[in-house]
Amino acid sequence: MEAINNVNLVKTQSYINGQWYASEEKFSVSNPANQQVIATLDDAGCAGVASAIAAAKSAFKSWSATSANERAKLLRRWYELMMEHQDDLASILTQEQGKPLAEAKGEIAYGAAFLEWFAEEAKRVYGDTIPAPSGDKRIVVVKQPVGVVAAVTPWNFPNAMIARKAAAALAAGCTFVVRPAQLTPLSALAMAELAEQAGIPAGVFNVVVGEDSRGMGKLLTESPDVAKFTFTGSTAVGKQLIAQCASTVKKVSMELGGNAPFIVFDDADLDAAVQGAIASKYRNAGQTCVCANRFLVQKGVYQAFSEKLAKAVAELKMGDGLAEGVAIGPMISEQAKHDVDKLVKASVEQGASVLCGGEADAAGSQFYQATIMTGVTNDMPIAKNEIFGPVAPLIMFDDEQQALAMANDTEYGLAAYFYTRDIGRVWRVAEGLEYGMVGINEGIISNAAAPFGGVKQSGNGREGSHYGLDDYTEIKYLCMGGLSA
Ligand SMILES: NC(=O)C1=CN([C@@H]2O[C@H](COP(=O)(O)OP(=O)(O)OC[C@H]3O[C@@H](n4cnc5c(N)ncnc54)[C@H](OP(=O)(O)O)[C@@H]3O)[C@@H](O)[C@H]2O)C=CC1
Ligand SMILES: O=C(O)[C@H](O)CS(=O)(=O)O
Repeated sequence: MEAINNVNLVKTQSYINGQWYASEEKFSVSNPANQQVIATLDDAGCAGVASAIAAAKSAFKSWSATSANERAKLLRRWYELMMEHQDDLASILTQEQGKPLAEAKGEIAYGAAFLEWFAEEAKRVYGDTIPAPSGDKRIVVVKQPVGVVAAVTPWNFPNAMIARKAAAALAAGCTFVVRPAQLTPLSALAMAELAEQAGIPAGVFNVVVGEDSRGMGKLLTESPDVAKFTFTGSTAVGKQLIAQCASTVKKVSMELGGNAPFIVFDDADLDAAVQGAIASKYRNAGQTCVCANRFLVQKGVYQAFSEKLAKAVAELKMGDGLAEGVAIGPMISEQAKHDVDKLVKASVEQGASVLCGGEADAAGSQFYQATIMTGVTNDMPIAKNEIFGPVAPLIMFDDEQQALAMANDTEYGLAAYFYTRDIGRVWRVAEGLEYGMVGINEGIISNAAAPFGGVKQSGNGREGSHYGLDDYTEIKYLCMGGLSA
């Protein structure tokens, strides 16, 4: 690995019960920018998962009994260490995932912000008292940690997707086992090293790495010792994991796929809309679940918006994320690049045009050009599927009603965006969109203070914000009787 100051952050073994876990089985991780192997890791497999669950179960008793103040202090220290090591963590992230270094630094700060946020929220897990139906009783509600939490996380945010889940779980008093995606395990293990340095006790935060996603996932979802399962990834895999969790009736939260509409009305500030579109569409090479997936543009500004967007896209430099000035890195795999190209070509066959891009890029075998398509309709493959790539399909609409109908015509319901300066329309459209999150004249909506999550087949549960703790606590009702004198 290049460009790392503190090599102690590069770990190649799972972190289980406060120990680095050796195994004979190996797997390797490559840099998506050039396919060079950057690390060979021990594959902990299902045996590692079983050990981690046992460790988390045994640590739960003491961790759940620590004071909120103590948990807050440790989370805060973990946050500080992440920020102290932001540059190295970002460099590891870029080399295993591909996103430009500036974006990777942003992800580390974003992930760390959840540790800071939940360090504070740990102290606010309030209960309730409820007036009882008779004078000799009192009703008290307390919140308790659910128990052992298991997580499976994706490759697109190798740090933040773990931080967002673990911070809430640990703050609530739960212990945690995560299996990160096999393509990006190094960021997860670097977080484990810093958790240990922060003083998080053995067994509270465990990271198990390996290639057997199906087998390891089965154990995490079916173990009776796991009380809650949390997943970020595709809707197809999410559905399968929910079904597996049914056997032990686990609490589940799911952050799944999206098909975000980005609506530009005739009265929008077009320069602001283009700026929002660039941020929303092209960061992480289009590989985020909240990336704008379809641009619905009103007839009167369609031409002007497409010209301005094309001008802005032409300035995006593509290349290795470690190189200066790069705005778009590689796709996560060659397969991902082919999948995006297939959607583009299939839509061209159905009548769409390519305004710019539309091909694999010469920068390397996993690069796809920043692309804009015009003449797209809402029923074309590029509009119906989650693209997860740097392609902006532009669809023309006539009026507000049609835009809303098109925007909601999908099984997904994660994020939506729209640009307008009409206050009445702001409320009508915001309320009419069937989505968990709506950006209004804004292309970047994620932060630790906000409830992140979707409706319909984009999942359930909310991460971040004060709502983010709810998924990790159980409500217990205490009925106190016999109080009459
Ligand atoms: N909501 C989001 O942020 C994300 C959405 N996606 C969507 O999914 C598409 C495909 O990406 P992909 O990486 O294949 O997404 P997946 O849903 O397959 O992968 C996400 C995570 O689930 C794991 N996983 C996969 N299959 C299983 C299984 N049967 N049991 C347990 N864990 C499993 C993966 O592990 P491993 O990688 O080691 O196999 C990874 O850790 C993308 O193009 C995008 O549309 C993808 C990632 C994130
Ligand atoms: O899942 C998330 O938190 C977001 O996709 C992060 S971002 O893309 O909005 O930065």
